[in-house]
Amino acid sequence: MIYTVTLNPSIDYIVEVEDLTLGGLNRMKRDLKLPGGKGINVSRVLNQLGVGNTATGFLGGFTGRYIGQWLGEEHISSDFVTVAEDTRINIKLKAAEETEINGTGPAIREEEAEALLLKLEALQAGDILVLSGSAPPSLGGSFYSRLIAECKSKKAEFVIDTTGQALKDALAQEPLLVKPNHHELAELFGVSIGSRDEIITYGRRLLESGARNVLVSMAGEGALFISDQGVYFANAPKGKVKNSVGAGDSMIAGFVGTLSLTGDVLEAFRTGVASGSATAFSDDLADRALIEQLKTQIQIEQL
Ligand SMILES: Nc1ncnc2c1ncn2[C@@H]1O[C@H](COP(=O)(O)OP(=O)(O)OP(=O)(O)O)[C@@H](O)[C@H]1O
Ligand SMILES: O=P(O)(O)OC[C@@]1(O)O[C@H](CO)[C@@H](O)[C@@H]1O
Repeated sequence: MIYTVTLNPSIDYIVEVEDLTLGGLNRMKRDLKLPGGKGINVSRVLNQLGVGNTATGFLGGFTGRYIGQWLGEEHISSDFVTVAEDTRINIKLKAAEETEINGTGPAIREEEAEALLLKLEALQAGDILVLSGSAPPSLGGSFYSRLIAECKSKKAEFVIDTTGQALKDALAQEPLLVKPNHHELAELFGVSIGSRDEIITYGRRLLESGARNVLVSMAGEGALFISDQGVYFANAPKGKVKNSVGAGDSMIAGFVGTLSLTGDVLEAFRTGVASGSATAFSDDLADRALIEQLKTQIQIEQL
């Protein structure tokens, strides 16, 4: 079974304006409210791919109920801890450029945090736990480490998609997959990265630090896959970008879902790239038909 954990879900409020006037009244051309948070996005795309999974994390208030109801309507199994404060609303502003304003998230009480750890006691050997996104500050910096320790004690695998120290700390615990984009990779090592060779150099360092599979996404420039098996490049399919929010999460879903079904890392890589691009070319997240269609446009090259 795959479990996704979203410590800090959100309603993504996607707002489109024609021309943004800072300091003035702007009227929306279009708006859309979607359930968000990285793990929840992974769950929704896994579901599209027909891969059973359970979404967990913290949900609270009217915003949390909105997300829970949406997942229910999509028949996604969910098992969240209900928290006292409202789940955040993140603003995704689309004008000439895309601007994101993400909330801090609710304060999580000690007993709520403990309740999530208790839920992970259900993990079994062979399960995969996908840990995605930021943690609300009240949880403290080491909460992911506690979840990973619980996961390892049950001999389950984990994937981690977060940034900074929490990601660095997780590497020694041998994550099944990490997926920084090339900017996050540079930030992680405190360097600026210009070329593909440099991306490979730093991607390999993630392997040396413990990660078992590394995906480095480069938006419309495609992606690199680095493992003990070698280094591979996949092109990104061409299309009209509508909404790139969640493209990275979709890529993780495509990779992990396919790997769990087939055990074939290159097929997983192909589906990951197709899933990311299918989301970039959609208003909401990727759907299965578009993922399948885009898979045919992807060439994988060993470097
Ligand atoms: N403009 C684009 N054209 C085609 N494919 C894209 C585009 N942007 C993203 N993708 C697809 O999605 C994958 C992940 O995108 P990206 O590198 O932007 O990840 P990310 O920064 O983690 O995304 P996000 O934070 O927006 O969820 C890419 O490898 C690619 O397959
Ligand atoms: O603030 P975080 O947890 O880092 O990111 C949250 C978020 O930006 O990530 C998803 C896209 O990847 C969105 O659904 C959501 O709003």
